[in-house]
Amino acid sequence: MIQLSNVTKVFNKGKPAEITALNNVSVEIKTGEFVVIVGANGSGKSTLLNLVAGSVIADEGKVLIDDNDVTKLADHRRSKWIARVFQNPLSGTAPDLSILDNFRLAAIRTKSKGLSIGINAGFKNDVRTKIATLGMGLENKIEQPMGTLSGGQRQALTLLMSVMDDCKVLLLDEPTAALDPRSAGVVMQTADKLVKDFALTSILITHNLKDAYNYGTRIIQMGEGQILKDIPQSQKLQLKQNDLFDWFS
Ligand SMILES: Nc1ncnc2c1ncn2[C@@H]1O[C@H](COP(=O)(O)OP(=O)(O)OP(=O)(O)O)[C@@H](O)[C@H]1O
Repeated sequence: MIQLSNVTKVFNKGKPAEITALNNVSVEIKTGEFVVIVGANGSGKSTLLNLVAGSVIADEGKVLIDDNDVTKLADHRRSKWIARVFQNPLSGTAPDLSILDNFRLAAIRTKSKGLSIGINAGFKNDVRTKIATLGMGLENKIEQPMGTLSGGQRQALTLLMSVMDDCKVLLLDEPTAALDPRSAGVVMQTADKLVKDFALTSILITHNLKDAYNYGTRIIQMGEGQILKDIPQSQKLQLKQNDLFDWFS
């Protein structure tokens, strides 16, 4: 569960460029919920995600993950719980390394115990099996450099790598913004599948209202650092896609 209680974040405090990115926001996201956040540019969506990830620290209020108070905890100290996928498909993987080596790196990064991880045949088979679940045929290309794959393929693998360990929370910051519509579709379906398979608590930020409509169990609209609308699953099912467009008109 993710809990934000009365969280405020002000950037450039006391300077002419002072901006209240989040203004006394409270929200509770239950374990296994998949929340989609929409909102105009500058409405505070990324700041909210950054507060959960720990790359931004709140000025006021509390942030809890599974009842652990992480309000002041640096991002690297909560990274074991949190997987994060960004807009740029190039940012999550090393292009010159093979797919397999990228998975080895991910395993080494997240498992504190073993540098031995990833050198045995079991690991290789495990990676192959996991990649096969994407249905993209990439399990036969695991010795190929990551840089030879398309943006959509890389983003799907980044997603898979990020949830391979014991993470509980998946943060998706416009993961399809840089992709063509077909690849974007594949990545969104992959994300949706992984969220369900691993029962992850997830937050997706998107400007794509079709994705906001089609994915997730709850939808939040932000505006000027506050939550304007918070639509639970039961009401989301009643929504029509045009209703979402009307929010922005
Ligand atoms: N590190 C920072 N330093 C100064 N101002 C910031 C910083 N991060 C965000 N802001 C400001 O805080 C406000 C909220 O930004 P945020 O990135 O959270 O919005 P957003 O809803 O994610 O926008 P977008 O849809 O454009 O990505 C904006 O006015 C932004 O310029």
